[in-house]
Amino acid sequence: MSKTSLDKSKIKFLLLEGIHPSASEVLRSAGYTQIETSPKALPPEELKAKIADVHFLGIRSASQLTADVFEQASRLVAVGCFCIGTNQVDLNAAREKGVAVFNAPYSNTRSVAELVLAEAILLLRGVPEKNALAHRGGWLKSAAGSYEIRGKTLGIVGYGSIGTQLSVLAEALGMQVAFFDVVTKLPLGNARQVHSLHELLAQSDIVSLHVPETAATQWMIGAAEVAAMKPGAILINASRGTVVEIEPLAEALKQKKLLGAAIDVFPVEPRSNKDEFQSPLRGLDNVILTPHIGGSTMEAQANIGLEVAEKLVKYSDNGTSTSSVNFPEVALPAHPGKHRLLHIHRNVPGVLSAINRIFSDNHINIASQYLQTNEKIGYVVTDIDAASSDLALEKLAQVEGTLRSRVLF
Ligand SMILES: NC(=O)C1=CN([C@@H]2O[C@H](COP(=O)(O)OP(=O)(O)OC[C@H]3O[C@@H](n4cnc5c(N)ncnc54)[C@H](O)[C@@H]3O)[C@@H](O)[C@H]2O)C=CC1
Ligand SMILES: O=C(O)CCC(=O)C(=O)O
Repeated sequence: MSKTSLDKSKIKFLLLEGIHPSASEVLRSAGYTQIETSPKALPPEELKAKIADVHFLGIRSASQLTADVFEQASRLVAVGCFCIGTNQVDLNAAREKGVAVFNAPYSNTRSVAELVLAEAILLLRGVPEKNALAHRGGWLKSAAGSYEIRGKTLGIVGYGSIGTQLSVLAEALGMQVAFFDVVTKLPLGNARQVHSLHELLAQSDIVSLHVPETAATQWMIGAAEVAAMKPGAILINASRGTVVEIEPLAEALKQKKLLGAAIDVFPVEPRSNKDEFQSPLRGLDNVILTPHIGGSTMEAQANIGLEVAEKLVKYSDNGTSTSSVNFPEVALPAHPGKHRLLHIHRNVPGVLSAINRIFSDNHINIASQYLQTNEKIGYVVTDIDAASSDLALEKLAQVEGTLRSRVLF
C-alpha cells in the first residue's frame, strides 16, 4: 500500500466551534472514526499546534486561518467552513498549500432573513427600550415612536442569497423594497434596484446589510453614511463586523438621530461564550445586540453540518471538488478497480505534458483523466492500474509546480 494513501481509520478530522453533530454522523457513516470536536475556536498558537496533525478541519466564523496557520498545516487536505462567509480563511494561502476550502452557501440564509425581519418589527415598536425598562420595574405604555412595518421602505445592501430572501419576506408583510448591489440584479417581486448606496440610505426607513467582507465593503457604513440615513431610520447589520464603523453609529443612536439598530456582528467578537463582549453599543436600550447568531438555528446548523461534511467526504473519498470556493471544480465518477492519482499544481504551461510524460515513459496505462484549472492552480485526476500507483505518485510529486499529490483507492 502506498505510504501517502491513508486508510480511513488514520484520517483525522478536527471540528471546532460547536459544529452540529450531523457533521460527525455523516463522517462516521462514511467510515471515518478519528473525529475530534470542540465547542470553541482555538487561539492562534493552539490552532497551529493542532493543525499540524490534522487532515480535515471544520470551522465556523470565529477561527482565523491565516497564512501562518497554513504554514503549519503539512497534512491538511481540506477545510470545511460550516457557514457562508469564508473571509476568516486566507484562501490564497490555502491554495498555495493545495488545500481545498468548502462552505455552505445557502443553508442558513432563511435563518438570517427571519431574524432581520423580526428585529425590524421589534425596533419599529420600540420593544427593546420598553422591554429593558420593564426589567428595571418601569412601565412605558405609549404609541409614541411606534410604527407598523407595513408600507415602510426596506433598503437592502447586497441583493444576494440573504438579501433576496429578505426581499420576498418583507414584501409579503407589505413593505416597499429597494436594494443596492454592485452587480445589476433581477429584482424579485416589486423590489427595485437603486444606483448608489447614498441613494438607498436617503430613502429607506430600515437599512439592512447583506454584503460579504471584502476590501470594498470594509467600513462601508461610516459617519457620512449614518448622516445620509433618514432621521428616525433603523440600521441592521447581520453581515460582517467590519462593514459598520461602530463609533459614529453609537453616537447617532445616543443622539436619537436613528430610531434603533440591531447588530449581530462586530469588528472584534469574543472567541467563546466565556469571553467578555465589549462594545460602545453596550447599554444603549434602542439597540438589539446579538452574539453573531444570524445563522444559528437548529434547522440551519443541522443542514450545514450535513452539507459541508458531505462535501469533505466526497473530496476525501473520490477527489470531487464541486463547489469549492478556492479550487478548480471537478465532479468525478467512481473509480472501481483503479487507483486514482490527484495532482494539484500551479497553473503554468507544461505541467500536464510533464505529468503525461511520466505515464508514457513508464508505460502506465491511463484508464481516465480529468483536468480543471482556475487562474492560479490546476487539478489533474488520473485513474490507473493499482500496480503502478506507487511509482507514478513518487514521480508526480517531482513535477515542477506541484503543490500536492495523493492517491485514492
Ligand atoms: N450573521 C450571520 O450569522 C451570518 C452572516 N452572513 C454574512 O452575510 C453575507 C452575505 O451572505 P449571502 O447573501 O449568502 O451572500 P451572497 O454572496 O449571496 O450575496 C452578497 C451580495 O452582496 C453583493 N455585494 C458584494 N460587494 C458589494 C458592495 N461593495 N456593495 C454592494 N453590494 C455588494 C454581491 O454582488 C451579492 O449580490 C455573507 O458573506 C456573510 O458574511 C451569512 C450568514 C450568516
Ligand atoms: O454560524 C456561524 O458561526 C457563522 C455564520 C456566518 O456568519 C456565516 O454563515 O457566514
